[in-house]
Amino acid sequence: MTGFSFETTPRILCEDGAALKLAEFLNGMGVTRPFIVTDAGLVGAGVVRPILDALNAAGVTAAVFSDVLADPPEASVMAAVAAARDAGADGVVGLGGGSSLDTAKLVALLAGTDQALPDIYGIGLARGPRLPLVQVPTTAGTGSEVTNIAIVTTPDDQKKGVVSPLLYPDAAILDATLTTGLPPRVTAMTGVDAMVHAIEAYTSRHKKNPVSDSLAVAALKLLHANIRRVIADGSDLPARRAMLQGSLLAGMAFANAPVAAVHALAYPIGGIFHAPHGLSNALVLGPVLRFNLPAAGPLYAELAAAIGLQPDAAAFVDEIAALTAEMPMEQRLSELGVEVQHLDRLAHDAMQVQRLLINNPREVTLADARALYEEAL
Ligand SMILES: NC(=O)c1ccc[n+]([C@@H]2O[C@H](COP(=O)([O-])OP(=O)(O)OC[C@H]3O[C@@H](n4cnc5c(N)ncnc54)[C@H](O)[C@@H]3O)[C@@H](O)[C@H]2O)c1
Ligand SMILES: [Fe+2]
Repeated sequence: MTGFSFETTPRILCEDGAALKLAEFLNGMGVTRPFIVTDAGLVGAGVVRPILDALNAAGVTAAVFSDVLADPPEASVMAAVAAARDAGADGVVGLGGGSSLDTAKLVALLAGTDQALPDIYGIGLARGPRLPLVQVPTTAGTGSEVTNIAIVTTPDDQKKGVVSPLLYPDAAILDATLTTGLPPRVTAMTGVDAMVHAIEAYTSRHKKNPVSDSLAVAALKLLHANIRRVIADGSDLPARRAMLQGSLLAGMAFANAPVAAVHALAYPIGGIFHAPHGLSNALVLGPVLRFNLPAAGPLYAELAAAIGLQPDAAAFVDEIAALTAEMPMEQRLSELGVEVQHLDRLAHDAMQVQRLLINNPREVTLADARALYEEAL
């Protein structure tokens, strides 16, 4: 690396109760007809109502789209875009996990243009303009509030990414009080996803840089020190705060130093077997870390030291595998219905995700990918 660039969301407010200040943000951005993108789970959990009440009290009337689907399918994203157009939205708020935030990004991008979603998969193809966009994450998490990516499930069960600088939101509001009701299973899956963002950013082959490295290390420290605490007691607000900040820092890191083989192998599991994103990552994490050891040893040793272990690569891999094994979620691909006969398709689909595989510290061949899935079976 001889030089680097770094981009992130320009404005971040991290404070308990901050979501109730949404109206101030929207007013400051000149948004008068906000369109809130969320899902039914968030409405049911009572996360949305207080925010709408605070907006109403401030004289802001928002349209709400609460039909976001997990790992958003194209049709669900386009339904949200149509609803935003119908509502005459002049700004978009994503409120929820990565599925809601990613849908909100694409609504803000597509509501005002005639570009079709399938035409903008890949890097740098979106034209814009996009509507003003504020993101309020409720999982910790994808870090989508500070990334330039939105992930969609295509009709043929692939997970494809829209990558564009236009997708960096204008502002992110982090309010840990929104996350205390997140169930243990979702807490575990999303927390492991955030840890993977930090690890893969730190070992990213081409674009890792001093800023992304600092963020990845700080993220991993926070996430590793607090993930067991939030599983043990979801109402532990300091630990929830630390997880949300860890997820933010990991997102900032991997937006600039992209993720690699764990994510490339996870996407087909999510696409074909509809496993949640964090779980898909967790199931292949141990095998991929062990596979990467010969190439990433010194970096894993640095990460071991960062989380308080001896600076030893194998110790790092063992600790991450042990931590994942403690999480309240499935531990083997076979528990999702994956069988030996599916491994060729999974490996084939993973090889399509070259956008990410090129960042892996060790080259992954088709045979390697199949062997990694087999190890995770
Ligand atoms: N854009 C990016 O940078 C990026 C990065 C990683 C993953 N992703 C994508 O993000 C999506 C996954 O997002 P996710 O893992 O955050 O899950 P999610 O958004 O799919 O949410 C999972 C479930 O948790 C519930 N939930 C969320 N917050 C809650 C809360 N505070 N209280 C109670 N329930 C709550 C939701 O209702 C939902 O049922 C995938 O599509 C993945 O590909 C995007
Ligand atoms: Fe991820």
